[in-house]
Amino acid sequence: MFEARHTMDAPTTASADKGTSGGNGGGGWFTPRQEPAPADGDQGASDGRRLAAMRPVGRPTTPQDEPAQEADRRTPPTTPAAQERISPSVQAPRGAAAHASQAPGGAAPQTSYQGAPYAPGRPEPEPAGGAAQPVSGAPQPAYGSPRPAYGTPQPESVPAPRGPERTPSPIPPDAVLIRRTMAEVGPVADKVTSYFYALLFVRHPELRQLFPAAMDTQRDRLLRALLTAAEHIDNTEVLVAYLQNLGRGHRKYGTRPEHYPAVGECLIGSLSRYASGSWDAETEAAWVRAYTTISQVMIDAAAADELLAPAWWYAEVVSHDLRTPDVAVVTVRPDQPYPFLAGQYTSLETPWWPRIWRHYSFASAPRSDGLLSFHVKAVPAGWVSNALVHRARPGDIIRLGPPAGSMTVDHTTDSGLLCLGGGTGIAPIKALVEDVAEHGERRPVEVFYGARTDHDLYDIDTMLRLQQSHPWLAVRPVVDQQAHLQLPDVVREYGPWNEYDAYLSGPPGMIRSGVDALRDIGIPSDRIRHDSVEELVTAGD
Ligand SMILES: NC(=O)C1=CN([C@@H]2O[C@H](COP(=O)(O)OP(=O)(O)OC[C@H]3O[C@@H](n4cnc5c(N)ncnc54)[C@H](O)[C@@H]3O)[C@@H](O)[C@H]2O)C=CC1
Repeated sequence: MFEARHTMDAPTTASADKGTSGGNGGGGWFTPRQEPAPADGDQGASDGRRLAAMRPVGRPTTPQDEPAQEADRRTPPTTPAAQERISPSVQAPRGAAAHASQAPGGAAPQTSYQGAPYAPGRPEPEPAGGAAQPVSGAPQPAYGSPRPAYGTPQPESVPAPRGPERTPSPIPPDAVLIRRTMAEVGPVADKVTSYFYALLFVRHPELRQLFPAAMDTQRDRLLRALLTAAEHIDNTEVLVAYLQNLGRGHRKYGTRPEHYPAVGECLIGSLSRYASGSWDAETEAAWVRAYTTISQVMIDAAAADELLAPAWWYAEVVSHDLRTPDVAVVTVRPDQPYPFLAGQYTSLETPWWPRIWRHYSFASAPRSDGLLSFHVKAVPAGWVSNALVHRARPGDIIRLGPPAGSMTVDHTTDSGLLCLGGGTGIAPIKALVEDVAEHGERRPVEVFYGARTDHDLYDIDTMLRLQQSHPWLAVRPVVDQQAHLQLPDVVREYGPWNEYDAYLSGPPGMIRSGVDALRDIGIPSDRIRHDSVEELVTAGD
């Protein structure tokens, strides 16, 4: 159960050198707070023009682009300088110009499918993003590389130094400017978030329906995702994979390319307001470039995915097994084949909380009958988890997003697997064990299964049965005895682990301390896998 992962929908799976920092230090992106909507005409009001040019590259303007144009009309550039800033990006080449869409958590027009008849042959979802967006097979733009855009003085326009004593000051790379903004807004992250969504919904009320009715724990997912991406703008490898996942994951919300300019406009509006101490034309240009790149990768990934997979799957609950008063094993049958890999997770929406999606790891390797299982623990104030544990019954219909995550087994090696599963984090570990078994490999697999009490080892019988069937598997339950003995500590007492790849799944604290412990005992970071801690941080629901 992966309830807690939160933020963008596309939690990344990380090797240990990524994703354990738990955020950017800004503190509070996940902390909901209600702020009054901003007064219109505020500083942010000029942002429409800044992002005016943010339109899907290579895509002709269509009536669907109207909302963005509307914003532009409402806030025309007031100065020649502003005019000038806009024009370059209008004509900028692919990758340099603007915008793409993001689409927030909107949800597909699903009103209420609760109680709807199970319909295996349901119509395909309306194509997201419009067919006009070509699928890009082209290389991704070079992140962080200088490119012409809006507001940024081009190298040729930088005045030459006049005397020998003057050295030309280098144009700061975008990443530096972006991180400077992030550092400034970090302490007021809540305000940035509130202002961003207020701007978005005031200026683009048509986008409100893409988000859940209650925007508390979920409301900053979009912004958080964008800021995370921007912060890593100079880390192409991580960023592209992350954004492609994010773009694919946003199809289920009903995100369309034409939504991206609106989001970009409000992003800049909010950042410029709360980073006013360091905000200048160069900074704005850096953000525009970053957002342009981010959104284009997302749009391209969504368009490519549209050719391959539905935006979401319906799935019928076929069994519901309450293992403890608050943990259930929920098994569902998707309405069409659902390809995934053991160790991955999906996003899940219940009919009781429309447009609220939570992440859950698959608790089994792919099965021949196509069924999928999840281990769900009802957490306090957890809407989705409580609904799944206490309300869901066979016959209920849920929706699933696409599979994600790379905490999967590398079948090209015969390294052992060292697995730490804490609480419901045992679910994907069980899937990994089944995967190894199905591949007929006899590589050693050592599972440490942690729980607070004996009673919380709700899946120990299954794990011990697997151990009986597979001589290469060892399962060690670890009950932490009021925190005297925590799961990661126990692993140190075994080993050596130098021939093992490590997999961690469980609460964020366990993953953090587990990664530390494993590094301490000499396992290199690139052999330690876990889902993004950032995604796990908020045990929302
Ligand atoms: N792919 C993944 O990483 C998955 C993660 N999860 C997450 O796992 C969590 C499970 O929650 P519960 O069952 O309530 O777990 P829990 O809070 O009962 O803890 C489970 C185990 O982790 C250990 N642990 C917890 N915090 C620790 C810390 N700071 N340092 C060291 N060890 C620690 C406990 O001692 C216990 O052995 C949820 O947050 C869920 O989102 C669930 C499924 C998959």
